[in-house]
Amino acid sequence: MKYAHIQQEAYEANMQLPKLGLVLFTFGNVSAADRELGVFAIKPSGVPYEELSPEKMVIVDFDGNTVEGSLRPSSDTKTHAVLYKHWQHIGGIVHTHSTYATAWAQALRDIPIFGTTHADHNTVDIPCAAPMHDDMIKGDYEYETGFQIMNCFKERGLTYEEVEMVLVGSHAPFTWGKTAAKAVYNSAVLESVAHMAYLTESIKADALRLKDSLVKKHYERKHGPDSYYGQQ
Ligand SMILES: O=C(CO)[C@@H](O)[C@@H](O)COP(=O)(O)O
Repeated sequence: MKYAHIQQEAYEANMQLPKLGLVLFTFGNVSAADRELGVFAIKPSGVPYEELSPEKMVIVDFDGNTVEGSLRPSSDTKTHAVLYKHWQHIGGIVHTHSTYATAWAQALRDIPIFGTTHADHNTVDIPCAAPMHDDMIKGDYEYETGFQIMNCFKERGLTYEEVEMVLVGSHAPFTWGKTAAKAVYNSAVLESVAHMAYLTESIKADALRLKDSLVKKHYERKHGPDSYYGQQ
């Protein structure tokens, strides 16, 4: 019962992914953390969403070690663990293979700001982290993916509090937030913005980005004065 609160939070968040059309079969996973206990609850690997229950959520520490649970944690568990360990203010992480966000990740492209829908949520192009390649996979793929995401943000001067989403090149998106519910919200927003951007470019290949002045005006209308952080 010690972890029932984050198992319930993780379960409810995971069940939103199929409802929002963000996953197929057993793709994707959500975790919810208790930072005081230094653990998170995560979806078990390969279990269909319709067979999930709060009790099946596996409890893992921030080094990726299973603390409680008989099922194997998600294959992306170490990516979640790396991000919880190094990004102190996140309480929930989502990984999906949602169609349009994954297509931009496979194309190794950032998602440009073409309009105010994007600007409502991010004042920068949604970053695509470089794909993993052989000489990067020292430990294991999932562990290195977490560092790949953090290195991308460091190189671009982005903070994980401002931008709560990333594409991992040749793989798929990860999103996060203070809660698992916010991370799920960010995954749904990312997929919608990725779809709109794809359609925008298919209608007008040389579509122009929204001007920074308009991005600033629009973002601050929703997030308050001086909240704009701009393109790096
Ligand atoms: O990213 C991947 C596979 O590339 C995983 O998210 C997906 O297959 C779900 O795996 P898990 O069932 O969480 O182990």
